[in-house]
Amino acid sequence: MASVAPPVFKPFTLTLIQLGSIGSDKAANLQHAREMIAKAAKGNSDKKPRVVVLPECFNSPYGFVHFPAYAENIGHTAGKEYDIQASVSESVKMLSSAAKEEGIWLIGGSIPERDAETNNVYNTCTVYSPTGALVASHRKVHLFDIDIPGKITFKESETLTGGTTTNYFDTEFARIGLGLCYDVRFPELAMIAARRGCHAIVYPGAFNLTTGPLHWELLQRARANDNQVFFSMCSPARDMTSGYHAWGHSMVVDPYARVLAEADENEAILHVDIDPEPFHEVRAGIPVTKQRRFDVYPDVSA
Ligand SMILES: NC(=O)CC(=O)C(=O)O
Repeated sequence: MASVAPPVFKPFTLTLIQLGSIGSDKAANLQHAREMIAKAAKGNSDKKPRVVVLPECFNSPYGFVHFPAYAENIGHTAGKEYDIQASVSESVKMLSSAAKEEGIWLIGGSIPERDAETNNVYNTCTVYSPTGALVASHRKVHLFDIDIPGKITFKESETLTGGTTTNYFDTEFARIGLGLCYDVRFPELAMIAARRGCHAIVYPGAFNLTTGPLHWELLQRARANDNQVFFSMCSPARDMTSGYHAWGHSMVVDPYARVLAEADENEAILHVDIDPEPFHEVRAGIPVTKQRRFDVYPDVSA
C-alpha cells in the first residue's frame, strides 16, 4: 500500500488533447503540441482545466522502427528531485515550461526515452506540476507485441524494453494513476493504482483501426468498473497518411463505467468535469472495494 495518504478528492476539470499532425519532424511535433497545450489550457466559458493530457508518442511517428532515432535521455527517478535546467531532453523542457506557463498539471503523453546507463529505449510518460517540476514518470510496462494476420502486426519489443514500476502522482485535488496504452489490457496495473488510493487513472494510448473498435471503450469501462475509479485514455488523432492509423476516440469514463465524453477521430480538445460524487456513491452502493476475499485469492492482494 502507498505510505502517504491520498489527498482529499475534490472536483477538477480533466482536459484531453487528441493531437493531430504528428509527423517525422520532431521540432514541428513539439511546436504543435505546445500550441495545442496553450489552446487547451484556456478552457472554455465554464471549464478551467487543471489536468491536461497529451497522447501516446506525441513527438515521433508511432512505429517501433522510429523509436531509437527519436529517443531522448530523461533520467527521472521516482522520489528524487529532477533538475529541469540540467535536462538534455528537448521534449521534457518544452513540457515543463508549458506546464509552468499555463499553470496546469500536465500528463505529457509519451515519448521514446533512452536510458543513459543501459542504452535501453522505453516508451515513457512524464508528468509536470504547475510549477514545471517533473513529478512522475511511467515506462510502458507491457509492450505492444501483437500479430493479427491480414490486419496488424506490431512488435514494440524489437526496439523497446518494458518498464518495471507502477506509478501515480498526487495533486492538491486527487491521486492519479498512470499507464500507457497496451497496459490497459492487464487489469493488475489499474487494480494496484486503485488500491493505492488513486481516484482517477489516465493512460495515454494509441489503439488502431482493428483493436480500437473491438476493445478501446470496453477496456476503459472495464477498468473503471473493476476499480470504481475515473478512467481515461488520450489518443492521437487519426492520420491515414501515416504508417500507423490511430483509432482516436479519446475518452473519459466515470466510476459507474459510464462514458462521460468521447472524441471522434479528428484533432480535438475535450474538457470533462471530474466530480467526486459518483466515486463515493458507487463505492457506498456497490461496495466491492470492501468485499474482496483476499483469504481466497491472497496472491493478488499486493
Ligand atoms: N498501441 C498499443 O500499445 C496497444 C493497442 O493498440 C492495443 O492494445 O490494441
